[in-house]
Amino acid sequence: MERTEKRERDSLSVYFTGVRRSRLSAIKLCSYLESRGRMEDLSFVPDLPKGPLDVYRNTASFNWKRLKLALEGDIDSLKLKYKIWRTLEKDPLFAHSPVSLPVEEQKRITQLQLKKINEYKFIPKEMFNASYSKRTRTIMTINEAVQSLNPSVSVKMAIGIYLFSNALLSLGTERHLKFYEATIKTREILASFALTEVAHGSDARLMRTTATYDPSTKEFVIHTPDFEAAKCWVGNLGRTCTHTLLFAQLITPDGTNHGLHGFMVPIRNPDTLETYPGLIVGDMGEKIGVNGIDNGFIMFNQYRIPRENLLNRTADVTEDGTYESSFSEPSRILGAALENLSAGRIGIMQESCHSLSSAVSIAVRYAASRTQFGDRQKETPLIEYELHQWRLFGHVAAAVVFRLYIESFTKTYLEIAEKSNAGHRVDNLSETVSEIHAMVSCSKPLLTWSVLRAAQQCREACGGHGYLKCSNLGDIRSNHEPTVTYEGDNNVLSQQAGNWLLRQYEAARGGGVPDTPLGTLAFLTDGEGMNRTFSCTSTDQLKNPDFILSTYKWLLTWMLKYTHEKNESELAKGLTKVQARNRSQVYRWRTLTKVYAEYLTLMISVESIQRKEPGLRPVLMKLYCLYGLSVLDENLVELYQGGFARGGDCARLVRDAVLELCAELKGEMVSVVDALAPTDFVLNSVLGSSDGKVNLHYEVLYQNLQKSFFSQPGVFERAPWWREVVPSSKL
Ligand SMILES: Cc1cc2nc3c(=O)[nH]c(=O)nc-3n(C[C@H](O)[C@H](O)[C@H](O)COP(=O)(O)OP(=O)(O)OC[C@H]3O[C@@H](n4cnc5c(N)ncnc54)[C@H](O)[C@@H]3O)c2cc1C
Repeated sequence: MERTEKRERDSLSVYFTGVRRSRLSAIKLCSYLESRGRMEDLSFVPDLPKGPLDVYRNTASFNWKRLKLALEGDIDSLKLKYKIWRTLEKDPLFAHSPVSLPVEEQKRITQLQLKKINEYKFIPKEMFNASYSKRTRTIMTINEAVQSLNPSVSVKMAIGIYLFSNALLSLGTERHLKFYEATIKTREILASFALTEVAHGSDARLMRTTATYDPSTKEFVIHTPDFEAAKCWVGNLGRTCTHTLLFAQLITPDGTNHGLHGFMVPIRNPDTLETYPGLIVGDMGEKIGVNGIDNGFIMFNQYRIPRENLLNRTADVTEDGTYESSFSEPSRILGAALENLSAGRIGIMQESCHSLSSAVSIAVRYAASRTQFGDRQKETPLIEYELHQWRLFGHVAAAVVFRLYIESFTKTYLEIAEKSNAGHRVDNLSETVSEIHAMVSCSKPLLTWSVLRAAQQCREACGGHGYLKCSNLGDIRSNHEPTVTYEGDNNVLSQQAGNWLLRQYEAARGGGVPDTPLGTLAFLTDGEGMNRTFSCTSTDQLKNPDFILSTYKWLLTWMLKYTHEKNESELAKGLTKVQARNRSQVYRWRTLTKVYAEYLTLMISVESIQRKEPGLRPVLMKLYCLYGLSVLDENLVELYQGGFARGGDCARLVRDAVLELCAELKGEMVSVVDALAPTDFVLNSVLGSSDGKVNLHYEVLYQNLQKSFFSQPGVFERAPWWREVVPSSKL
């Protein structure tokens, strides 16, 4: 054994003889270690084609495949994604259409694609018996892989299969297990999730669909009093779902309303897709994006379902109509709540990271191959312009930092959910649930809004060609857009996170200890917060995680104080809690929750970077600092307003550091996006393919773009309606 290791060391030193300890040696070292079985074999990730992007690929200091693995966090997930992408690329059903298909056709194809994905059985059989966290992680990986290709299919799958089956496990009991099997294993059930009503979305308490228990038939009678109470926006309901998870006010025979409860409600005959009598179901029509999803509305007319269809883990109604609440097992109940509230939103954040990765990959590859201005013989690539770097690189840095954050956070979340679902003791479970809820409620807004802004910037950075459908930037942006609204409108969710933050601030301010088992606000009691002012004199002092994190602790503490003071002053005027909160939103509460989300992202991603292999840490740290300083730049007003900074130094040094980092990262960026990007088939962009042939300077100038122009249906034809528009006298 010792001898083998010595041989390895010797061969390594031979390897290094005569080779400069340079960028290239680091990259070759990775290939060498891979070939000796010392590192994971990444040959399943195809090499990139040679082309114009090589100019910038050759300047990278790291191996892009290693970075790809580091961002994925685990080789099995990466392998699964490539398996899915390779399989679907070979299947003509998943071929991309060069033109937007009619809405109904998009729905048909999306449903057929889902059926085909079910048949491919990407979830290995043994996974059904694996631990909750392993199983859920696999499901999330499949969802991410499919989302990069067709977001409508992944939304359909996420709502129709995963959200529903998770809800059956966490809200239902043994009697619902057969439905769980039929959803996740045999895929006979395709579900939907019906909460939103025409007149009430964010405020779920006032929803008016009722489920009244009738002891004479042992059934619940579901009823929609009027159109305002029709359930709407329900994904999969318009055309396809067989069941819905309905939230309705549960009313017992004595007339008592026990509030919103979940019910499993059959909607269509699975063999004919005909809706059952007693239901008015319709499709909502064309939307701005995700048109493969059949969002629908529904009205119930005294529609009866068996008593057993109540998801009864937390509360039940006996056969004779007595309401019973089973709060004897609070840890299970809270665990269920944790999962239901958070898992879907974590899924949205994972999907958002993938949309961002695709958008920045297209824009950076384009920037590296598109030239404008300069000498006729040697025009300048866009990526060389400082303005272009500043517009794009912060978003690339965000894509990397978000991936690291969400990957780590998902792991923590799944571990806690697994323990609590299995009935194991979780210390401070209720406090942990509240902290996770606050983290998710402000992170989902930060990520989804950031990705929306980035997608727009990437589109603009590709100029006119970015506006072509075949750039894929328009579809990425439009399909991502509703994430800021669904599963909790971003502004409303942020308010919930703010409630928790202010409660912890009040505890710390009164000399107590905040409830922060995950440690996200631990600094409130260790005195790190407010006792600092800006004193740096060089950008090097800023390009450092310690500076960024400690500044964020200051900023967060000050935002808590600033928001709390405003809220208290409104209460002192005699306003109710709700009124005071509403008067403290703008510039305070909302900024506070954004700053908290940025802090979480930075705090958790830096820990993740420290665990990555040494060869990747320098570039990851630069990306981290670029993200951290870019978001600090957005908070300069508060840093000055609160007295952390005075004079011009802070603003000047933050911005100088951002620009320096952009310049330092220029040679790395193409390889960073190679690590972020899915395969060319999945990326589906004429501007962003890995061969860089949007702009080959010589014989194949704009080859991919030309192919796209020339292959549009009817591209060279006279308009079929030409007769209608030419002067009739000439005909
Ligand atoms: C593509 C898509 C898919 C969807 N899928 C589903 C689904 O499958 N199932 C389902 O049940 N629902 C679904 N929804 C509905 C979605 O969950 C709701 O749209 C969302 O919860 C917001 O509710 P709302 O539309 O009624 O907006 P409202 O609650 O009316 O909010 C409108 C605006 O007012 C603001 N606002 C509201 N209250 C406050 C306040 N107190 N203070 C300040 N501002 C406030 C909000 O921020 C928002 O900007 C979907 C929506 C979309 C767009």
